Amino acid sequence: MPAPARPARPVPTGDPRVHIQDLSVRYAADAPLVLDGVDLDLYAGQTVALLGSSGSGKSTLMKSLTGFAPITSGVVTVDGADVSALTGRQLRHLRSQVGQVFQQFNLIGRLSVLTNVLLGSLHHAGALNMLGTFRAADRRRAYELLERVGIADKALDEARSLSGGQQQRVAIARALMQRPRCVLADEPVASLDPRTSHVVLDLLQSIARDENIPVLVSLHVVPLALEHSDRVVGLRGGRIVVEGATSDLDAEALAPVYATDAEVGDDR
Ligand SMILES: Nc1ncnc2c1ncn2[C@@H]1O[C@H](COP(=O)(O)OP(=O)(O)OP(=O)(O)O)[C@@H](O)[C@H]1O
Repeated sequence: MPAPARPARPVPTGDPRVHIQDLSVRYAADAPLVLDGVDLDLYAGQTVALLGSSGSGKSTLMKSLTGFAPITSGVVTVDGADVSALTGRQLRHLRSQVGQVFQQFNLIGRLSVLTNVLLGSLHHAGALNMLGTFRAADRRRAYELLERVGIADKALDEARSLSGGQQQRVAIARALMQRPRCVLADEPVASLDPRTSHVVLDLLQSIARDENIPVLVSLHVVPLALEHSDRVVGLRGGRIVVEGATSDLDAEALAPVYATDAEVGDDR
């Protein structure tokens, strides 16, 4: 039976939260371009799935939003701030505004789930009170976020005692603790089983809507991208080769993302 048609989400209007224009990145002067003329806008409330073979530049694109990739040319702005112009405190401020979720969750296993979430508040000045403990308001918010991601009952458990899917939900709560202006999720379900992958991606998409922030999520599984995003961007060899509303795309339309050089006649 065919999957029920998804209702088309309205095309966002207004300024994008993240604006990428003609972005090129190379890691060394004599190295090839890893990103080559990438244009991409991310809008509040939207989940954008980033697809591409290994080495196509997905992580580099995400790193360029937080100043961790060497921008060779082009413009990247996050919330109006020009990333390549930022240094020191301004760059740390930008990083505090971008929530990040990783494949390996990056929790501190021996600390409680609640403390791991509270660590997200350390991105902001004044997170600790004079006794060096977290402020009561932040503790309340951390509990609320654990409720939001469905694991408040695990708040006092050691993070390492949780399953992979539960740990990823803690990582998402930790990212939200930053009150981020956008969320980057770099292969967040690569270590999870298929059912848990759906749960985590559903959560990310609902967070984009409810918190009204853009979520950029890189994935290796096309059906997951088609089911859990509003837009899909396909990178191949550092260039965007497919882009569109998810409701307009299918696996066939995304085939160029995974074509070999010989198939597309690319002799770079
Ligand atoms: N710090 C770095 N220094 C030099 N080259 C790098 C660095 N980071 C990435 N690269 C190179 O840039 C290219 C793109 O890597 P990137 O990690 O962005 O790809 P990806 O699409 O995220 O891959 P994967 O799906 O395997 O994670 C690769 O050729 C990689 O070797």
